[in-house]
Amino acid sequence: MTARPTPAPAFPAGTILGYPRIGRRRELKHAVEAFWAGSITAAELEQRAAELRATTRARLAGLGLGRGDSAIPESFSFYDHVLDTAVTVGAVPSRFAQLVADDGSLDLAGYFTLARGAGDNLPLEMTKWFDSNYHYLVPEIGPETEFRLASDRLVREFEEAKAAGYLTRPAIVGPVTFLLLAKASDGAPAGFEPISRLDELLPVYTELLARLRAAGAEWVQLDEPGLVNESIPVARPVQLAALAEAYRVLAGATARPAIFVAAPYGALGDALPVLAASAVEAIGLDLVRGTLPTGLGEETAAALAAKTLVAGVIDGHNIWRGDLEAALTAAESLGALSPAVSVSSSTSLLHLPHDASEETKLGALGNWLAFADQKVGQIAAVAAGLRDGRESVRAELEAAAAALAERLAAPGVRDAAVRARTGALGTADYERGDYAERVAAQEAALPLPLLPTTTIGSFPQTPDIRRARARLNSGALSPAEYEGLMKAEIDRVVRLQEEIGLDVLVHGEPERNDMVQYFAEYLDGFAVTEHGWVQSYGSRCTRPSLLWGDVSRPAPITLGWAVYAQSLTEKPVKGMLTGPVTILAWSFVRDDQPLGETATQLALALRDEIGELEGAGIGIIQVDEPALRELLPLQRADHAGYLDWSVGSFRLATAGVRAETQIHTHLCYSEFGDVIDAIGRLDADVTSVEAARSRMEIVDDIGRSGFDHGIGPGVYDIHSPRVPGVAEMTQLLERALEVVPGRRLWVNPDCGLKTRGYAETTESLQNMLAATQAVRAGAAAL
Ligand SMILES: Nc1nc2c(c(=O)[nH]1)N[C@@H](CNc1ccc(C(=O)N[C@@H](CCC(=O)N[C@@H](CCC(=O)N[C@@H](CCC(=O)O)C(=O)O)C(=O)O)C(=O)O)cc1)CN2
Ligand code: MET
Ligand SMILES: [Zn+2]
Repeated sequence: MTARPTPAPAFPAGTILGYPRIGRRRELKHAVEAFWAGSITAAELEQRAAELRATTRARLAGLGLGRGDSAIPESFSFYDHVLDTAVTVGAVPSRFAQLVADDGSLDLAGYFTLARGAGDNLPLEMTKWFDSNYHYLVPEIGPETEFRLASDRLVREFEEAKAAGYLTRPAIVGPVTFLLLAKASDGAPAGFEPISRLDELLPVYTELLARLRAAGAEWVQLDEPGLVNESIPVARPVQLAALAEAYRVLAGATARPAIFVAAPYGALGDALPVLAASAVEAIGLDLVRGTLPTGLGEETAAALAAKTLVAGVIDGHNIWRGDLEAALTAAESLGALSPAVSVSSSTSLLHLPHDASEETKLGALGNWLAFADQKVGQIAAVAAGLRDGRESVRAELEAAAAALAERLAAPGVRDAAVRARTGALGTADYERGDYAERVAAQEAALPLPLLPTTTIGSFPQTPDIRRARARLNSGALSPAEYEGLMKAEIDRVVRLQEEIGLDVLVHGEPERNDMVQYFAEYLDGFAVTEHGWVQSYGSRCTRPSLLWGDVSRPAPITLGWAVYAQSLTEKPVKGMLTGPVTILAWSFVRDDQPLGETATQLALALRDEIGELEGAGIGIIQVDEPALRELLPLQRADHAGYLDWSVGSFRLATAGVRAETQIHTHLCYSEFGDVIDAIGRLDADVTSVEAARSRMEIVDDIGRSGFDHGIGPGVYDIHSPRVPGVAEMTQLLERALEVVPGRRLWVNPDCGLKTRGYAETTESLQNMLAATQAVRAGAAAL
């Protein structure tokens, strides 16, 4: 085995923690989905992925990262990097044991099965990755998990790069973060913590490091963002002890590359002295979300002075070109702690689209942006400035400053009419009036049965619908032809719902490419991209909108579709809008004013839309806020301030309607137990909430909280094609009725149906109706 090189090779002057892997034209998405559909083989998928990695390395070198100095990270993943880590260390849950070969490895099909499930074998749970919009798969670890080096993919990718003339830096989730993000496996005893398995996990990492060193790797990157996250439910002293032990062992190995521990998404706090005391060669600090460490003890200061400090000064979260000079200043400030300072992105660039220069329709806005490729250029500039002095990059600094000044002063960034309106708001604008009076008015206006049935809004987005939209965008369809096709789809969806017997109908949202982007396309203050795709999870991507200026609504957005759908039926059709918090959460948002101010502007635009829907005879209007929980700050101290503006913006959007107009909201993608009071404060007449996957646990929270408005806990999970049976939904409804009186209970699925197909949707909804009928009789008595 090749021993560790001494002294350690220099860390590259400029680097990134990771790069988007989906591909500039979503090549990976298309290849992976083709493999799932059986239209390409595993070998073809491997081939396409290798081509993508080769293109990425060449591009990064072209943008200024060194080919031969470990500056280019090896950060590819077919689906998710946390899943990759689990598969690398052999942590495959026992329900998937039949997929595992004798040597512990999984083939590609097996790997995807962990992510997507198979039959009754549920996939790994998915959850949000720190404060980004990326979702990772949660590893399951128990006393039974047998760790072993089960995949050499990282080694092979390093070798692949080397053969092409690149000395890259393999990147993998570090052992402490891997265990901190894992959950206890189903069979684990109560109180079991995955972190307790650290000692057995470390030899696998040691072996991997040795393999990488033997292959010629000079540096390896271990990501330890778990240490910056206050909300991880493992006692801090336990976390710190694990960190100390992990890097005592890994850095103590003789055959290994130099170790770079990166800590993106926040400040390391009391973990920094622990890392400093280890023998790792480089530490990466997020100086965008975190700050320059202060108050360090003498020992820590002395230890840090002997390491490379990697200044994460270019924001990996947002798309703004930003203040380059401030980034350089922040990087220089680390010079007080160590003579060896390098420059990097604050986080992986995974959260950004590839290349702003491909957006040709953005006008002046284009010059204010930095997507992943532009961020790499910025890092190269800051690294040069650090090495050769500020003057050497004067031109770049000034160009960035000029673009920033232009952005802040551009027409539309501050709109006097919008500001006059927000300035004139008073408390009455946020109040709907007495709930009991509303209930009475709505009962009179809307003849609904006990346990009304409804859906969350979208019906399947068929390939035909998407193709029609693509043809509209390319000019192959005229707007009138497109409108005709969407209306035909709405006809079908309304008829289907009537046949199934649902009580409150929806139009199905066929005209929406995405529940946020669709609104952004019609609002002033927003821009949308053509190619700005970002991975959300697995092969699923979004094009986050760019919220750059004051928001207003030049014309009605949803009104025509809603009125059309209502004209087709005697039953009420819900108007369907995305709420202010969710629009913010899933867009790239201006950073020159507090989010709360931007939310107020959005709320007013939505309020006008709601007013017009009501005026046109739409009696039920749903305002979706699936991201309400998601934007909750990591720090407890910040919760109240956030909930004030987020709840306030929802109320402002919805409080203008008459008592007889019924406001619905919908929440999903999170557990809402800890924001249940805030849900009450939304004061929506009816709230539908994801619940089936957690077997109605939310209902207990609702019972405890005193929540007393209408509630529709989802009775079936829409994330899989599985058709839920009548008996199982009947049981869930009975469970809900133990806590929620029948007159307040609504019946609906967990979320929208846009990712499903028609066959399973129809059958599932028929079963939902049958279950409702089975419990209605009993519920009447409650
Ligand atoms: N913005 C946003 N954020 C969110 C969510 C969300 O729904 N929206 N949900 C959460 C979970 N994340 C999700 C993210 C994406 C998708 C998803 O399904 N995305 C679609 C794309 C949706 C879209 O933008 N569709 C467009 C573009 C579709 C497309 O790819 N068209 C083809 C052409 C198709 C053809 O010719 O047949 C192309 O442009 O190449 C449209 O319908 O118009 C995908 O990856 O496939 C689902 C969940 C969290 N964050
Ligand atoms: C992610 S929440 C989705 C709500 C939207 N109305 C839909 O049904 O798709
Ligand atoms: Zn939802």
